[in-house]
Amino acid sequence: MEGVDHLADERKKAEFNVEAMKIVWAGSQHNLEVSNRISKLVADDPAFRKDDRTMLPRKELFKNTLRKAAYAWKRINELRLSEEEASKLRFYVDETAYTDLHWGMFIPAIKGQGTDEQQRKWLPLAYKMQIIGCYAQTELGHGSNVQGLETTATFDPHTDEFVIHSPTLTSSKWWPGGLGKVSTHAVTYARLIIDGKDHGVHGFIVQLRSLEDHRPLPGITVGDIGMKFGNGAYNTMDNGVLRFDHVRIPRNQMLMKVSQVTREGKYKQSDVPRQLVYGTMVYVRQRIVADASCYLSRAVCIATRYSAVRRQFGSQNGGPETQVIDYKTQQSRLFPLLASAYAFRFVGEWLEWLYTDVMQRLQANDFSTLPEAHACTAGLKSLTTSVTADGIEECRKLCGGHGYLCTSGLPELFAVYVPACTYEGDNIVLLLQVARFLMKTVSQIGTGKQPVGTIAYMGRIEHLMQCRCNVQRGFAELSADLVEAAVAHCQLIVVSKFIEKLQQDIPGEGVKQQLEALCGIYYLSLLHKHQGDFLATSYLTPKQSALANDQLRALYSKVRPNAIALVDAFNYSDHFLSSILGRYDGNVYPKLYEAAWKDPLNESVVPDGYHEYVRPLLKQQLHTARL
Ligand SMILES: CCCCCCCCCCCCCCCCCC(=O)SCCNC(=O)CCNC(=O)[C@H](O)C(C)(C)COP(=O)(O)OP(=O)(O)OC[C@H]1O[C@@H](n2cnc3c(N)ncnc32)[C@H](O)[C@@H]1OP(=O)(O)O
Ligand SMILES: Cc1cc2nc3c(=O)[nH]c(=O)nc-3n(C[C@H](O)[C@H](O)[C@H](O)COP(=O)(O)OP(=O)(O)OC[C@H]3O[C@@H](n4cnc5c(N)ncnc54)[C@H](O)[C@@H]3O)c2cc1C
Repeated sequence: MEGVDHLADERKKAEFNVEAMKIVWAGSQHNLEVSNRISKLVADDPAFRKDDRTMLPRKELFKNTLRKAAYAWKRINELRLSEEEASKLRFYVDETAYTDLHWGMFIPAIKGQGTDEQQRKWLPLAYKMQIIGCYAQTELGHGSNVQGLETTATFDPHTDEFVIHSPTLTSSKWWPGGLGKVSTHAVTYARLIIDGKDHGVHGFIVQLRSLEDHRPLPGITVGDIGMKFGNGAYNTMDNGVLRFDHVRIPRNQMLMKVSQVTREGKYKQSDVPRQLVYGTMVYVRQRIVADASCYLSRAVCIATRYSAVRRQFGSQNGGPETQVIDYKTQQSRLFPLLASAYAFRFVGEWLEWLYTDVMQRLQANDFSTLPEAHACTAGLKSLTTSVTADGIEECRKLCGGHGYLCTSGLPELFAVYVPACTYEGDNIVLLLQVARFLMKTVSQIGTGKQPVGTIAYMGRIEHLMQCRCNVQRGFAELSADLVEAAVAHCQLIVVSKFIEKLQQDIPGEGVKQQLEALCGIYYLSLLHKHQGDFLATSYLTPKQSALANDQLRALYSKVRPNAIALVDAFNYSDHFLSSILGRYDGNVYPKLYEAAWKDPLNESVVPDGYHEYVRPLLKQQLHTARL
C-alpha cells in the first residue's frame, strides 16, 4: 500500500537518537544540513533521473551522462554553489563521469605538481571548465609499474619544446577516464629525455583536441577503449586510448614544482622528494578511502531494510514467518558489514586529517611523515575497497534472488565499484608497498630508532626489537605472507581509529552505546575470522577465542533492534539508493511487480523475433508431431 511505512515497527524499536547519529555519520551538523539540501535538490529534479541507466545502449547512455554533467554545471552556476556544495551535488547525481577526473585528478595534479606560475595560467581555465582535463598515466603495457612507462618527452633545445611521442604499441595511453571522447587536455606522464639521457617519468600538460571543433590536434590519435563490466555502471565513463606522433609542446608545459628543465636544457631537482610526482595518487587514494564507506553503507542499507521485510519459514500457528534478519546466519554476514561501514567512515575522517597534516608539513619543507602517509593511503585504499567490493556482493546474496535484479540497485553498484580494487593502484601492489614500509620499520628498530604514529606499536613488540632484517632479502619469496601482515596492520589502524572516535564526546541519547557495539562487532568479527592466526601465535587461548565469539553473538542481539535505525542514519534518499529492495517505506513487493511491467521486453505481448525465430520452431514441432 502507498504511504504506509512497512518498517515503522522496526523504527520504533530503536534505542538511540537517530537524528544525532545522522550528525555523527555526516561529520557535523553543517555537513548534514548541506547533504540534506543538496540531495533533495537532485532527487526533486527529473533531469537527474537514473532509473533507466542499466537499460540504455552505450551511445545513448554516454550522451545522457554528458547532458547531466552539463546540466549539473549549469545548476552549480545558477545557484552559485560553493565548492563543497558543488562536489556534494556531483556525489548525489551519482553518475561516474569525465568530470570526476577533471575535478578529482587533473586539477589536483596541476595544483600539486605545477609551479605557482603554471597554476596561475591553467587553474582558472580548468575551474571555469573552459578546458577539460584528464590524468593520462597508465599505458597498454604498464599500469602498476609507473617507472616502466614508455611514452617519451624529448627536449628540443632549438625550439624550446618537448616532443611527446608513443614509440611502441604498448606505450599507448590506455584507461584514462574522460580521455576517450571529452577531454581537451591531459596531464600526461612521460619519460623525460634530455640530450639522450633518461630522467624518468614526469608530468606534462598536453592539449589533445581543438577548442573550436573538438577534433584531435595533429599527431594525436584518441578514442574510447570499449565497453566495460556491467550495464550502466562505469560505461558512463569514456576511458580512453591515446597515441602521440611527435607532438610538440612548449617547455613551460612540463609540471615543474618537483624538477625543472631550464632553457639551456639543464635538469634541476628541487629540494623535495622525487616521490611527490606521485602526489596526485596519494590524494586520490585518500579520497577513495573516504568514499568507501558511502558505497558500503549504501549496499548495507539496502540489504538491512530488505532483510527486515523479507520473511521465510518459521510461521507459528499460522502467524507470520520469520524476518530473515532474525536468523543468526544473516546477522553474522550483515552486521560485520554494517560495522565496517561505520569503521570506514571514521578511518576516512582520520585519513583526511592525516593528509591535510602532511600537506601542511610539506609546505614547511618537513617531509618526515610522507612515508607513513604513503603507507596509510595505499594500505587503507586497498583494505577498504576490497572489503567494500566484496561487501556489496555479499549484500546482493543477502537479498536472495531479488538481489540479482537490476532494480535492487546492487548489480550496478557492484559493477561501478569493483574497479576501485584495481584503479589508483592494484590492491596487492599497494599492500606490497605497505609491507615494504613495515619491513623497513623493523629493520630500523634494531638500530634504536623508535617508531611513531601508526607504527608506534611495533616498538612495543618484544621480539621485533631483536630482529635484524634486510628489506630485500626474502621479500619476494615471502611476499604472500607479507601482504597478510600488511592487511593486519591496516585492520589495526581501522580498529584503533574507531576506538579513538569513541573516546570523543558523542552527544545524543544512546548513540555512543550503539557505536561501542558496532566497534565490538568490527574487531570481534575480525578476530573470529583470523582466530587461527591468533591461536597459532598464542596471542589467544582457545578459551579466550570462544569467549570472544560468545561476545560477538551477544552484540548481534544488541544491534538487531537498532539495525533499521542504524542504516536510516546514513540519511540516503530513495533517489540516491535507487533500489526497490532498499526503499525507505519497505514497500517492496508491489513495487517489484510494477517495475517488471516497465521493462522494454514487456512493451509488446509477443516479442520482436517471435515470427523469425520461435514460430518456425513451433511449426516444425507441429509438423513432426503430425508425423
Ligand atoms: C566512481 C568511484 C569513484 C571514487 C571516488 C573518489 C573521489 C576522487 C575523485 C577522483 C575520481 C578518480 C576515480 C579513479 C580513477 C582512477 C585513476 C587511476 O587509476 S590513475 C593511475 C593510478 N596508477 C597507480 O596507482 C599505479 C600504481 N603504482 C605506483 O604507484 C608505483 O609504481 C609503485 C608505488 C607501486 C612503485 O613505485 P616505484 O617508483 O617503483 O617505487 P618503489 O617501490 O621502488 O619505491 C621507492 C620509494 O618510493 C616510495 N613511494 C612510492 N610511492 C610513493 C608515493 N605515492 N608517495 C610517497 N612515497 C612513495 C616507496 O615507499 C619507496 O620508499 P623507500 O622505501 O625507498 O623509502
Ligand atoms: C575503471 C578504471 C579506470 C581507470 N582510470 C585511470 C585513469 O584515469 N588514469 C590512468 O592513468 N589510469 C587509469 N586506470 C588504470 C589503473 O590505474 C591500472 O589499471 C592499475 O594501476 C593497475 O595496473 P595494471 O592494469 O597494470 O595491472 P597489472 O599490474 O598488470 O596487474 C595484473 C596482476 O598482476 C599483479 N601484479 C602486478 N605487479 C605485481 C608485483 N610487483 N607483485 C605481485 N603482483 C603484481 C596484480 O596484483 C594483478 O593481479 C584505470 C583503470 C580502471 C580499471
